[in-house]
Amino acid sequence: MGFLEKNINQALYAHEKGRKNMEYSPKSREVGRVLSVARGVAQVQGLGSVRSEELITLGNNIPGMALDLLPEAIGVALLGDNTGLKAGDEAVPSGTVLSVPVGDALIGRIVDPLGNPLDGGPAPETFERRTVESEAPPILMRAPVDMPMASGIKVIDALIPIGRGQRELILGDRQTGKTAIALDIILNQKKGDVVCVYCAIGQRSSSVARGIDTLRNHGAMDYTFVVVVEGDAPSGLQYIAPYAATSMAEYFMAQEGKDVLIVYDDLTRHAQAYRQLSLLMRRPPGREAFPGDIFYIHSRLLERSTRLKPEHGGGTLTALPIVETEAQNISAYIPTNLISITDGQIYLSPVLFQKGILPAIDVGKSVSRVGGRAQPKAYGKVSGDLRLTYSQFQELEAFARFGTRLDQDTRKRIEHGLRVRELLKQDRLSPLTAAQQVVILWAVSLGLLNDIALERIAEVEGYLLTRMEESFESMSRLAQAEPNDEIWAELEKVVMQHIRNWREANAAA
Ligand SMILES: Nc1ncnc2c1ncn2[C@@H]1O[C@H](COP(=O)(O)OP(=O)(O)OP(=O)(O)O)[C@@H](O)[C@H]1O
Repeated sequence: MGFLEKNINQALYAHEKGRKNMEYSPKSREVGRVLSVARGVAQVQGLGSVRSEELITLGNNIPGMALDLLPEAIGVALLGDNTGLKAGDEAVPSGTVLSVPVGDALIGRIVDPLGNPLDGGPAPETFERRTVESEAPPILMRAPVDMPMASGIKVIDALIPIGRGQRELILGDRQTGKTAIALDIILNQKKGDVVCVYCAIGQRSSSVARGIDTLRNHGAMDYTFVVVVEGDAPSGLQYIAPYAATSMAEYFMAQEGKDVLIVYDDLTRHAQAYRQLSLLMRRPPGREAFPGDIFYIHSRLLERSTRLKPEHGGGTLTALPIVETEAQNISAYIPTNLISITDGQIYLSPVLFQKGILPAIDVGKSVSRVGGRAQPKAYGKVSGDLRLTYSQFQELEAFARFGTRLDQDTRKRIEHGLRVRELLKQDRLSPLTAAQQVVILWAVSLGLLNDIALERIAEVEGYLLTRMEESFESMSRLAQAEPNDEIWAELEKVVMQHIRNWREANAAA
């Protein structure tokens, strides 16, 4: 036998042996056909065993999610560009539900709801995936909210405090500063240990770019990542965006004692995307043409934010959903739904905005239902009366506008209220620590600023803060444990002295 012949025989023998070892088992694969395609939705026939929210690949690798399971056809929300997809194309179910990549590598990145990078960088190096939809933690795993999520904004921290694990709605007409507040709260976490997620849904690209610039320029991308889906993206992608961002956030919350803050900007656009999907799938429209389950889609999203008990890791997920109102109508369908789901709301008034009272927070219509317990003790002394005084002042001010003759006491209260309002004004990107806020608010609540001209209040505030930082060593103690009477007495003495000094210096000038 020649050398070549021997080799061929050996190869044939090996092939025959391998073939015998191989087991062939027939497997069936279900393949459906696209019936019709319309603006981000496809109807698919022939997929009898698909489950709700199963990932389906259509035509030329376009991902979709099964939303409507009807006997005659399946309604699929498309998660990619549907150009080229046509009736008759194949639809292949994946057997799994939609999931997104999660991991530490997300921090600092800008991604779409499927985790694809949008910042020009490589795909984030993640080693884990989490399903987009997941069960909210059960009640027995949840602990009460009692740690503050400092916003750095005086009017919020003093009068509408937010706690870690809370859901606080930010609502108001367009261009009233909703996004500005959310971004300021993210920026205020700079020195802390909170991971922040900004989820922009259906916003204009220019405003998203501005928001990202703000985060970048102030060093917030070191602890933040952004999930973006633009207004012209398929409705399905807009619909899954907040759930996907929450899954990415939950990865961090699951770590021992980690605090996470998520902003959904905004859920009005999210509801509109879902309405579009539902109408295209011919679901019966209800109030304002929204489908019947519109409340459920937002409640199951926001229920995922919580504070976990220490035995379950002790992590927290604080949610700041944003919703836009039209013509100050907070009793419209989506705003009322969200007000009833969340633990409070921050209402921004266009009237205050036009008057230049910024942030334009209407204290009377804003509330924090659980944050009070999380508020640092030092605020107790100052913010208790402040809300009442301020609300009374607003009523008196409305009366005074009719030209009513006012008695001495009423006039005094109005003057005091005007100074409180002046002091609650705050520029963007200028957060204050809890101790700084307490000093300022305490000075105004004692009436120490009542004889200072309104237009000079901001100047006195700046002066007082600079001097206090230099001279008052209890400043840092103020924000921590409950300050004792001795500290308050010392504070009063020092504050009064500084205000006297300011007056003397200005009288001399
Ligand atoms: N405290 C503030 N001080 C000064 N300017 C502010 C303040 N808050 C908001 N603004 C300005 O008001 C404008 C509107 O703010 P922003 O975009 O946050 O409003 P919005 O309600 O989120 O708007 P949209 O309806 O477009 O989402 C911006 O130009 C912002 O810089």
